[in-house]
Amino acid sequence: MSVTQKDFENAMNQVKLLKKDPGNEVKLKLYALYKQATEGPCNIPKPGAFDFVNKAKWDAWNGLGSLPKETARQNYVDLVSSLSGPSSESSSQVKPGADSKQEGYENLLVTSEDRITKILLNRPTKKNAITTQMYHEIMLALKAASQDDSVLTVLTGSGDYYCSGNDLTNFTDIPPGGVEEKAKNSSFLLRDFVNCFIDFPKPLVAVVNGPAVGISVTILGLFDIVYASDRATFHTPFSHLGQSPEGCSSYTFPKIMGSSKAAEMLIFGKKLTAGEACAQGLVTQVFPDSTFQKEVWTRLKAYSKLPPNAMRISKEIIRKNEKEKLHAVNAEECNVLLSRWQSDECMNAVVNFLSRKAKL
Ligand SMILES: CCCCCC/C=C/C(=O)SCCNC(=O)CCNC(=O)[C@H](O)C(C)(C)COP(=O)(O)OP(=O)(O)OC[C@H]1O[C@@H](n2cnc3c(N)ncnc32)[C@H](O)[C@@H]1OP(=O)(O)O
Repeated sequence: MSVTQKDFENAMNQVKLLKKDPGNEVKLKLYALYKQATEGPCNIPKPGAFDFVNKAKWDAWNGLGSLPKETARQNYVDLVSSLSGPSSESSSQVKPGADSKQEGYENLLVTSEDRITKILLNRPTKKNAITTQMYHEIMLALKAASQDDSVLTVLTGSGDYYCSGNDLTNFTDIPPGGVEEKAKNSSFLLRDFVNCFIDFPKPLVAVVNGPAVGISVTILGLFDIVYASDRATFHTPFSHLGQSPEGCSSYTFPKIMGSSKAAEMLIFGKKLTAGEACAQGLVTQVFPDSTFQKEVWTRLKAYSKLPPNAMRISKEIIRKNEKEKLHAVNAEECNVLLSRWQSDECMNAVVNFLSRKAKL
């Protein structure tokens, strides 16, 4: 029996709800079948050899030759149904509660000790670059930390880096709706992610154990305290990547360090040392790397003994007047990025990184 348009649309929706990433090969197949089912045989020019992502997509679609639209639609539905288990659910849901805190983190290590919840970015071989899944995991961990019985929450990194920012391979994971749909999804995800930091109710501390890049730097303006090792650096190379500031940094950075210092970081991508970041107010205090962990954790354990309600209420009153503004700034930054991510400047920068032609 042939599938209906409704079956096809249901399958498209199901793809968005897949719990597990099906991998690039399957995603290319889905893309090709979707294009064939909706537009027929490949009808666009072959992309250049260095345009890896579009070239892979073109190859997949072109490889379907003159497969009839109906067959492509059927194959698409069959493929999606083979991927979806009965318990598929939206991976964008943030599930609160203590139980979820103990499970389901692939690239985070979340622990609670001495009334401090520590969220450790645990992908050291990739310099703790944040994958799409990690954005969801961090949101989940923050939600759980806001409800557990800890009084302080710490974000830190494992290995030599604090975090190298957004995982640039996130941009290669193109859904059937193409680059525009990818940009929209990313923009929603980024907005939700940053909102979790804006709204986080307990004192939030960044323990910056090494270099920090991109979004891991910009959201520091939303933390209450930032302790850094003297090995740390702070780098927001948005222009190099054809992108624009996020994490509310277009508002918090000029406020923290003045507009010209903020411009040097956010427009020209000037990398700051930990000492410079401290002098400019982005970092609270710098510690020698050799004693960093010991000094910072001793300090945090002492703070964690302070009355929790007083700390929470003090944070609330410090941040209250800014919240609405921060949400508006976040929404606007995400909106600007929506078009940046579809620009040639951004796509070329990502392809250059992935083809090992460019590093920061
Ligand atoms: C939902 C979407 C929201 C998007 C929000 C917008 C966010 C924007 C940003 O965060 S912009 C910043 C993006 N980050 C970068 O551009 C950094 C890219 N990485 C580098 O330039 C370098 O890797 C480095 C300077 C961080 C470290 O250099 P080096 O010490 O020489 O190490 P390697 O390059 O060999 O790195 C080891 C390993 O990690 C992989 N890797 C590192 N960073 C990233 C990254 N950001 N994305 C993907 N992969 C990364 C690197 O490729 C190596 O992998 P390999 O061993 O080759 O498999």
